[in-house]
Amino acid sequence: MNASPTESTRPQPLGAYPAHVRAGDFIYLSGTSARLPDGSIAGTTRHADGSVAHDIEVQTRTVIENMRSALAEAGADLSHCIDVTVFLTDMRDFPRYNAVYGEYFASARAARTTVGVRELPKPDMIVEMKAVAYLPQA
Ligand SMILES: O=C(O)C/C=C/C(=O)C(=O)O
Repeated sequence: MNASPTESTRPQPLGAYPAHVRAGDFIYLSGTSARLPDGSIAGTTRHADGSVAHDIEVQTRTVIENMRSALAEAGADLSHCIDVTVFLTDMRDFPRYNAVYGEYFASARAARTTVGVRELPKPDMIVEMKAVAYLPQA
């Protein structure tokens, strides 16, 4: 698996919301995409003929690494996730997204819901996730 982006290299939120919020023993992660710090979206290839290709496996991996980075800022990691919601712009991507997801959440401790959506905040985003983690305060 790739190394997680650090706090300084992780993309900053697009609007007036934090990447994560702690409420008691719970940490809520905002919607997270495959956006990179330079504003581009991982897994996006622009061809000379003007066509654009999106790679669901690369985007899924980048989303989870961005989530992992946000969790680390809150002192948590993916194993603390108890509920993950996944938004796909094309449900035909489900098998390939699901395989990458399984690499990171092999123990399957977190509940998960995957929904199809018409679009996400940027045209090149094809997957976004939000999550709730449980980490009792020390
Ligand atoms: O952080 C991202 O790249 C995903 C963006 C999410 C939003 O802008 C939002 O849900 O409002």
